[in-house]
Amino acid sequence: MANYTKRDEVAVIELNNPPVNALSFEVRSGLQNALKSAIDDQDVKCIVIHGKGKNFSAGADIKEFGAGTKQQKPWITDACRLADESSKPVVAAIAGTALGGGLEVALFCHYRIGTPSCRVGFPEVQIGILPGAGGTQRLPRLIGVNSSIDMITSGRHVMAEEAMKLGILDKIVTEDIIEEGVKFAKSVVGLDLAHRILKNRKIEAVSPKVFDDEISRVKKKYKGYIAPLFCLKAIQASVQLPYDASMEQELQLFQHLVGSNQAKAQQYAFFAERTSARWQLPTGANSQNASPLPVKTAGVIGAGTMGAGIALCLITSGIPTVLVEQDQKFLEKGIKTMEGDLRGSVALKKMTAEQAKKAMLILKPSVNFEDLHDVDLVIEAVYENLALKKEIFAKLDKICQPQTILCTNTSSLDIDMIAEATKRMDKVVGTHFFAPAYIMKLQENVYGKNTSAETVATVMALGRRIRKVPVLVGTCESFAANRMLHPYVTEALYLVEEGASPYEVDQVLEDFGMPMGMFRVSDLSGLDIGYKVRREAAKRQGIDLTLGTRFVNGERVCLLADVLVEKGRLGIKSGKGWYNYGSPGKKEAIPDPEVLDIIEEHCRKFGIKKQKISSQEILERMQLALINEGFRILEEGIVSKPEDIDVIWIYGFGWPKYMGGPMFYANEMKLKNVYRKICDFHQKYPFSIHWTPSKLLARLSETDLPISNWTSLINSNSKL
Ligand SMILES: C/C=C(\C)C(=O)SCCNC(=O)CCNC(=O)[C@H](O)C(C)(C)COP(=O)(O)OP(=O)(O)OC[C@H]1O[C@@H](n2cnc3c(N)ncnc32)[C@H](O)[C@@H]1OP(=O)(O)O
Repeated sequence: MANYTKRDEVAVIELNNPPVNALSFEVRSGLQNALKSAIDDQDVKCIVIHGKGKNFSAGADIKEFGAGTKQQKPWITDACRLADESSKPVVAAIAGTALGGGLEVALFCHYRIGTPSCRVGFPEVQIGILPGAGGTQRLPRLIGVNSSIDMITSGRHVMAEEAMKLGILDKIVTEDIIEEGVKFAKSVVGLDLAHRILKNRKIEAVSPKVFDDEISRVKKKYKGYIAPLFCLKAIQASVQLPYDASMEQELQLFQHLVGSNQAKAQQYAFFAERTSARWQLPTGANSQNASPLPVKTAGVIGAGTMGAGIALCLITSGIPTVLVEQDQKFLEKGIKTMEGDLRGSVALKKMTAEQAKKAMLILKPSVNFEDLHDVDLVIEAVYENLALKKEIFAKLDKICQPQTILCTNTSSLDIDMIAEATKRMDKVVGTHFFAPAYIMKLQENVYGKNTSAETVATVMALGRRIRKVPVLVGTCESFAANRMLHPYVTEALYLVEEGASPYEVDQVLEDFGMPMGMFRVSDLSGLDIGYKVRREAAKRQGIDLTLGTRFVNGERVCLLADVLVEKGRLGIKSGKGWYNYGSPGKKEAIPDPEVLDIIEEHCRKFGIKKQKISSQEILERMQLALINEGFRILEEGIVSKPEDIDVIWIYGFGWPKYMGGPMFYANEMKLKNVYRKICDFHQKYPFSIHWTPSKLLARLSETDLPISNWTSLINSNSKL
C-alpha cells in the first residue's frame, strides 16, 4: 500500500511494502489514490514520493508475473500518469534502491533526489523481461539513447554519483531523505514544469546503424538471451515512434517476454538464489536461528592460482588479509597475479585505480605462519593432498586464536578427516571456490559432522560479503558441484569413444547455452589436474589404474583424457589438449586432427565400434546424467533443497539462467519423461553406474509436486 500524509503544504506519499517496497497491486492502487488526493487537495502545493524503510522500491512484484498473466489494473503507468498531468511538482526522494518499476515511478516524477549511497537501475533484463512501465521510453529522453541502451541491456545498478552525472538525479542530499525531499519540493513550487515532463521531451535522432551494431554486440555478449534484444527493440521504438505509440509497442514487447519460457526460468533463478541463501543443517540449526561471528581480518594459505584469487576477493571487499606462502618466490608470483587481475578490473572499469591500490594496501604477504596468529578466519588453499592439509590444520590449530574459523578450499577431500587434525572440529568447514576464484561467483560451503551452526553462518555471511553466491552442502565424495560434474564429464568421454568428436560435443553444449563445452573447460582447467586426482583416488582405494584399464569395480572407465596427458597435452597451459592453441597460454581453441587420430587409435585398441551420434542424444545423455546425480544428492540430503543444485550450476558452471538450472530444466521436461529416459539409458548402458535411477526421481515422477515441495517426499519417506 501507500501511506499519505501532509507536512504543511507538502503531500508525502510513502510506498509501503517491506522489505523492498515491491509495487504490488495494493501499492500501485495506493499510489494512484494518494496522487489523486494530493492533486485534488487545494492546500497541497507539491508532492514527495519516498519508500518506507531502507529502499525506495525494487520495482514490480516479480511474484505477480507468475504465469505470464496480464498485470491487474492499475499498472504502474496508470498509477503514475497523474504525475505527468499534475501542475504541482512531484519529487522522488530516493534512498537505497530505485530499480525497475521503482525507477519508472521516479521517471514519472518531475524531479529526483537521492542519498549518496542510493542506486538506480533497470535490472528487468536479468529476470527475462524489459522495463515495461515506460522505462524504455522515458530514460532515453532523460539521458540519451546510448546510455539508456547500456543501462537497460546490462541491467546494471548505477550508483548515486554516476546517476547524477547521467542526469537521472537532480541532487544528492546527505540529510534525512524525507526532510530533504520536502525541502526540495518546496523550493521548486511555482517553477515551469513543462520541460520536466519526460514524455514531452524530444528524443535525439539516432541512425539505425547504432541499433544494428548494438544488436550484434548484445547477441554476442548475452548469447542465447532474448530479453536484451527486446529491450533494444523497445528503445528503438522510442526513437522512431511518437510517445503514445512507442509506449504501446513497449507494452506489447513486455507482454511477449513476460509469458516466455526464458522469463519463467530467469525469475525462478532469482528466487532460487534467495531460497538457497536460507540454509539449514540436519540438526535443525538454520540461517534464521544461527548468528555469524565477525570477520574483521582473514588469512589465506597458498598463493597459487586459487589462493591468490581468494585473497583478492577478500581484500577487494575491504577485509585485511594475510597471505601466507612457504616460499618467497611463489609468494611474489601470487602477488604479481593479483596485481595483474586488479589491473584487468580497472581496465574493465569494474573498479578505479584508487580502489585497486587501496585493496593491495590491506594485503599482508608473508612467509611466516605465525602471522596468522590474530586473524578471525583462515582459508587454506594448497594443493589437494590430505596429509599436507592435515599438517597445516594441526599447525593452524596451535597458532590461531581459539575462536578462529579454519576453512579449507578442498574440492574433494573429507572435511571431517581434515578437522580431526585440530581440537576445534566445530570451527572447521569447507569453503570451496571455483576457478578463477576472483571471477566465479559460486562458493560451495561444506559442513562436516562437527561443524557448528555458528561456523556455517560465518562462512555463508562471508560469501555474501565478498560478492559470492554461497551454497551450503554436506560432505560426500567431491561434494555437490563436482560430484554432479563427474557423470557429465564421463558421458562426454563415452560419447567420444562411441563416435562423437569432442568438437561436436562442445558445440552441442554451447548451442544449449553453456559458456564453454566440456572439453574446452577441461583444457582451461588443465587435464593434468584430473589425472592427478584420479591417481590419488585410485591409490587411496587400492585400485590399479593404467591406460589399459577398461573397468573398475564393474564400471566402465574411459581414460582418454589421461592418454592426452601422457602425450604432454595438458590443455591451454601446454598449448595443446583436446584442442590446439598454437602455443602455451593462448586461448583460441582450434580443433585438432591429431586428437581425432588419438581417439581413433584408442578405439581401435579396445575394439570400440564408432557410430553417428545425434546432437539430441549428446545433449540428453550429458544433461540427464548430471540431473540423475542431482536427484541422488538431494535424496541423500547432501543439499537441503533442489534450488541449491540450480544455483550451483548457474554460478559454478555457467548453466544459462534462461534454462533455470538442471532441476528446473528437468521439471520443465516433466519428471516422468526424465525418469523414463534415464531408465532407458540404464538398460542400454548397464556398466555406467551413474544411470542407476535415483529413487527420489522415481517417486517424484509419479507426482505433480512443484519444485519447492520436492523435499517433502524425502522428509516423509525415510525408505528413499
Ligand atoms: C515490467 C517490469 C517491472 C516494472 C519491474 O519492476 S520488474 C522488477 C525489477 N526489479 C528487480 O528485478 C529487482 C529485484 N530485487 C533485487 O535486485 C534485490 O532484491 C534488491 C537489490 C532490491 C535488494 O537486495 P537485498 O537487500 O540483497 O535483498 P534480497 O534480494 O534478499 O530481497 C529481499 C526480499 O525481497 C524479495 N524481493 C526483492 N525484489 C523483489 C521484487 N521486485 N518483487 C518481489 N519480491 C522481491 C526477495 O525475494 C527477498 O524475499 P525473501 O527471499 O526474503 O522472501
